Amino acid sequence: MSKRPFFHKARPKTIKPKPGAHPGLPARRRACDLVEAVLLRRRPLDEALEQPTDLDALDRALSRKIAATTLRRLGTIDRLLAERLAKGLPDGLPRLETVLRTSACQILFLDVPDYAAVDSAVRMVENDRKAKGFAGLVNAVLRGLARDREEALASLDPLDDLAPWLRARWTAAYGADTTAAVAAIIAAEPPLDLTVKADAEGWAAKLGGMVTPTGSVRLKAEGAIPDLAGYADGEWWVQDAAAALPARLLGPVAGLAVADLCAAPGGKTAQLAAAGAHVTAVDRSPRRLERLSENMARLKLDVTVRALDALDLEGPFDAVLIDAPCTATGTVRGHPDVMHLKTVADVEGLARLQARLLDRLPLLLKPGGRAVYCTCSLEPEEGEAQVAALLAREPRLALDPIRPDELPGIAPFVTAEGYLRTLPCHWPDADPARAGLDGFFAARLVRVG
Ligand SMILES: C[S@@+](CC[C@H](N)C(=O)[O-])C[C@H]1O[C@@H](n2cnc3c(N)ncnc32)[C@H](O)[C@@H]1O
Repeated sequence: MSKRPFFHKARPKTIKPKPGAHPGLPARRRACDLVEAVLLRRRPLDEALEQPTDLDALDRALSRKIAATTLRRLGTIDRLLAERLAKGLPDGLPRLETVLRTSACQILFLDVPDYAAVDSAVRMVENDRKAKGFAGLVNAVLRGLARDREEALASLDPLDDLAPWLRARWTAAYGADTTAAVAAIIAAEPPLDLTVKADAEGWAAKLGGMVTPTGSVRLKAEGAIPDLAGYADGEWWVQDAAAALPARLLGPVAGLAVADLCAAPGGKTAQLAAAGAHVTAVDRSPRRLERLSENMARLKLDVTVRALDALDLEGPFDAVLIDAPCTATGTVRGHPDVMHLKTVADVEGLARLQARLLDRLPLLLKPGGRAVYCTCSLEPEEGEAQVAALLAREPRLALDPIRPDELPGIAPFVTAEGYLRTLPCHWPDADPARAGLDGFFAARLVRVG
């Protein structure tokens, strides 16, 4: 469930302390817990969000918003804090640093009152046995930041927020200008994209959204997703507009036996089943497959579910979709924890697993059968280089180039080789609620021997 009632600051606000009233404190405490789960305990944000909490829906939404925005804008936040902390922070007080980061995030980027951010920060520090001696410092730093906010916001460079390893890799792969454009897009929270079973225009009108050039419905989501019209009736599912493309590249699949490897939570499984395929959805995570089964039940779609390592699956199938496990660096906009958790070693390790999955294709596909391989990564090792290496070592597979005109709106994403490559900065728009999409790579292969 996602709530997004808070948007970026529009104008400066004054600090008006409210004696005795601290209703937002539990939400801010949880925001600190979430940020520390990612940065200190190296757990994915989605997993940390699943931890039980007594907070009501609005406070859960606020804590998620603070945590995600802190992780998204951490480079900027740390730079601005460092400018105000001439002596740095003492070692061994991680909560002090987290309180400063999440509170600076609220002051700079969220539409919450400054006094609420400052007062709750001071309270959290005062309640921390080791850090309480720094309450005065926290108060002064945050009030100073609130006072100087306009100047601070005028000096922002979204490139500051990119983790250095990603900035270096993306500059090498895509150039400095594209990397800057990607950074600008991922500085803001993404819109909410839906894949609808039918009548995209009708659902966009009903939900107050727009239809993307590729046929997804795009909303500026402000409420709980399950409360939106059509959710309970299974008329649509949440899926980034880029993630909605790979399954469609398999072409008409009605009546075909299709293996969806690495299927959970089932966005692409749902597309294939809704298109009439007999889908075998494979994933090695029973927990994630439970979510897939719940999703298929809501969507009234019938699929075969197999909890299995995809490397152990036996064929043959008419078609195969490999949505391979990857570093997910194309999804940083919606999953800013990825920047802080993934490393170059993950790129290398996952590329090895992807190669092993691809090597299974000749055994899984019937002769003439088609496969789509895709990843939500911007790293060439998980995309273009992966497929080029496969084609060089596997004579039983050939590339079936993607054509710019085969699906509406995909022409800007089709490369000279016939791959699909979306970048977060595709679909620029002055309104962040309409701009961008996840970074995806897809290639279509055919068994020729
Ligand atoms: C990118 S997610 C899949 C998203 C999904 N295709 C969708 O569209 O909703 C990758 C999935 O791969 C699964 N996975 C990772 N390694 C696997 C393996 N060796 N065999 C099967 N599933 C695997 C993970 O459990 C995870 O659910």
